[in-house]
Amino acid sequence: MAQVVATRSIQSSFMSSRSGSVQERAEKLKPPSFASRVMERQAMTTKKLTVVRRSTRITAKRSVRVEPEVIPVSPEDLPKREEKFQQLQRLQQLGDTSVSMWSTPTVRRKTKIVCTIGPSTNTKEMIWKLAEAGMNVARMNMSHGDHASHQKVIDLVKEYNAQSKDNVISIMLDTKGPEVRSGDLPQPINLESGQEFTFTIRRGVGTTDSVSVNYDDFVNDVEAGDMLLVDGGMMSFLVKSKTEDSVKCEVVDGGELKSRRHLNVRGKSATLPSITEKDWDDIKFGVDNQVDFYAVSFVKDAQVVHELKNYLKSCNADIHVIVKIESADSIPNLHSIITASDGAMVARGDLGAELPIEEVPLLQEEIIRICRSMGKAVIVATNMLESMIVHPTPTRAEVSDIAIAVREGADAVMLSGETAHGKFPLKAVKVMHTVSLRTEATIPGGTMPPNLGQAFKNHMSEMFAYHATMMSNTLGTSIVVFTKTGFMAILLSHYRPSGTIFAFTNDKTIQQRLSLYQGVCPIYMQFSDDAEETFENALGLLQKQGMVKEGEEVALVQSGRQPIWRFQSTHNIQVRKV
Ligand SMILES: Nc1ncnc2c1ncn2[C@@H]1O[C@H](COP(=O)(O)OP(=O)(O)OP(=O)(O)O)[C@@H](O)[C@H]1O
Ligand SMILES: CC(=O)C(=O)O
Repeated sequence: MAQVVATRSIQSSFMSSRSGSVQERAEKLKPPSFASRVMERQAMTTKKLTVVRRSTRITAKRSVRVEPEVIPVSPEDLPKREEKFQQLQRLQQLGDTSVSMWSTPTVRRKTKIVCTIGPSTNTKEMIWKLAEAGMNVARMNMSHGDHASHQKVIDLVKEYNAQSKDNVISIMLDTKGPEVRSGDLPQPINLESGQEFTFTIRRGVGTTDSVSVNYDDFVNDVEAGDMLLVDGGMMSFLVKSKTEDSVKCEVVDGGELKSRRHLNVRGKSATLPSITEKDWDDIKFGVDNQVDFYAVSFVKDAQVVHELKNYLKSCNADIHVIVKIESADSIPNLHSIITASDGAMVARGDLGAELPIEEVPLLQEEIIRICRSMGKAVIVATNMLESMIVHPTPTRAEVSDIAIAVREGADAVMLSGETAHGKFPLKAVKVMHTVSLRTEATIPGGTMPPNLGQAFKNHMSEMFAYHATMMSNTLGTSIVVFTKTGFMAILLSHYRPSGTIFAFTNDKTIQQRLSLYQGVCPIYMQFSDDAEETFENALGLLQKQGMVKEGEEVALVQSGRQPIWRFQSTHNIQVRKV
């Protein structure tokens, strides 16, 4: 049976004049090895705490005995110090010397894995195997396949979710967007550096020296001196001259040109709307099938995000919008685009074609930083394990690339061709899983990214997410949260606590959506009218599934926008023993 092990009023501990200054008392809360960045935030935290409204109760309950002071390790916990010390030593052996003494090693992967489903993986057997290997989000690229083939994938993922006890996969529909592609060729053609080649807006051309382009304004958009890139730079062409319907080029980097290849003009975005007619049709298909996310290609400004959100509202569709940052035009508008959306994808393929390739890592870091500061989801995509499309093992550079994305704080890393048409889709997921897990074990627990929570600074939930994170990091526990909208689970995720966030929800749509978020383990459960009964059921379920052990402590958080079993102004954090 779940046991309440701690009850304390943090508010009175911090605010009572008898017990020293806020600074001194806050100092006592810090385990010795807390990273300096957390300490730097202290001033901020303190400020927030002094403005707590009198009506707001912040409680942490202890039934065994109520202590006048909050101290990191309570007397009855002393025998556990040896065990904690051994845990610390194990962590140090893993190379992590900076985590708090009270932290426990991370055993559950936090960074989520997005898999693109294609010919290699669109069967029941493969979707089940991908899910068991670690896929958290199934992505459908609407540039390929048709509604019938995507429908089959959606149905299979939903079938998997319906029968799975402890795992759930989100569905992401990635729009084709205003892609410019070359036309069909009877067979691939070999192009040599220095030779002439023509792109034309005339339909149906496919010879050894000329091919159609699917976009009529192509001739207007390019100028002599522009560089055309095929498949993100696999081949490149220098524009020499143009006529009314054709663009004459010199091949710079040659190779094999196949049918329907992606074309970019270096430094320029096509003057096409971000959401094309085909995209609206695909978006409607997503509404009909209740997908969880749209990944919107080639977003250039916030207006298009508002337009899509208004459309979704008019359909009463609760689908989140992830903007793909891949267009040169999007860069000056990054803040407003991300503000309007629910998250962003660093779509490095097109980004590295429209902009100089050396900008990609810098933009990746910047986009992750912006998303993190606004509390939005962020996905790093493209070429992550590219060599595994044909080889069973990754390059060392690819492994480092995953580790960098994990360290930078991405919610998710994405596989494209590796799982869509690669030879080793399951191995690719396993590599991503292992590399993410290993990297996460070296990320210090207890540090807080600067600026985090700016988007929520006026909401009490932010302070509770912050303190629940501090508390669970200090004690080395997981967090248990109950949510109807997903809001509190997402907020906790953005503070990146060391332990897993077990997010219980009574809504299957929310459960599916939460699969994308870093550190969140979403669990569907019917809520009863009685809070205590629901808490016990939740902890019982975690124990039954082997997610927590008997005797383990968890931090249980009751906060967020929509109160469940509490008054609007009452927020709680409890520490409970399973
Ligand atoms: N649903 C699908 N049906 C058939 N082939 C697919 C499907 N999805 C992906 N593929 C294949 O997998 C490859 C890699 O997928 P990816 O999603 O990266 O597409 P892409 O066209 O290469 O790039 P982008 O993401 O810019 O659209 C595609 O080029 C295509 O050959
Ligand atoms: C994912 C994607 O669309 C890109 O990298 O361009």
